[in-house]
Amino acid sequence: MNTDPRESLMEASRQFYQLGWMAGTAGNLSARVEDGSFWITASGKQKGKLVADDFVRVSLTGELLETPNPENKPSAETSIHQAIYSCFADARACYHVHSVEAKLVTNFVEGEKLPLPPIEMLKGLGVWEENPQVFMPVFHNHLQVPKIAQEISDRFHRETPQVPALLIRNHGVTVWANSAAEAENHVELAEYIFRYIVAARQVGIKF
Ligand SMILES: CSC[C@@H](O)[C@@H](O)C(=O)COP(=O)(O)O
Ligand SMILES: [Zn+2]
Repeated sequence: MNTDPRESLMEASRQFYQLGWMAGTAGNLSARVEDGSFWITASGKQKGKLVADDFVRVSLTGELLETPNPENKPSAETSIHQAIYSCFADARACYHVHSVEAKLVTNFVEGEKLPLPPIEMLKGLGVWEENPQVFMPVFHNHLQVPKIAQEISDRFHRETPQVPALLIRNHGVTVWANSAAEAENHVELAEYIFRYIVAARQVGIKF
């Protein structure tokens, strides 16, 4: 495991910013280190130009352990990263981005899950079935972020999600993986699937 994952996080953030998925200060990225704590983007930093000082290291219980800049505050959505790492012991990185398509697709369903198209790209999210019936969990975008985190934790303890990704309504996607490289891959795959869903709806394809 990488001892200091900030270089990978900065690189991913630049890439996501360029793709329009982390416009302005939107989104947050984290990755764990050996002791179980994690580096996460500090709140309110411009995601197109992160530097190593724009992070903080927090414990799994949310305690601030290290900050290169005393003015840094942990991401406002740190509790969601804590929930993911607590639910999935193997998760080493957790990435959250705000694309237009991730917000749009949450308006296509009223319930707690979004049906995904049975496309080849699902294999990249760990689904190896023919004509799979797969759903991505959708959560309400409570103003109080810890409430979203609690609902994520409660639901995932009851039911393991089929894919390592979740949507927050009209907000964005959060993915997790056992490495920073794989988390980057998961974001790209999830976003591809959202673009497919929007395009399929435009041409009247149902799945
Ligand atoms: C553009 S504001 C978006 C924030 O409210 C939040 O959803 C977000 O993703 C970034 O918050 P941050 O505290 O910088 O990690
Ligand atoms: Zn967000």
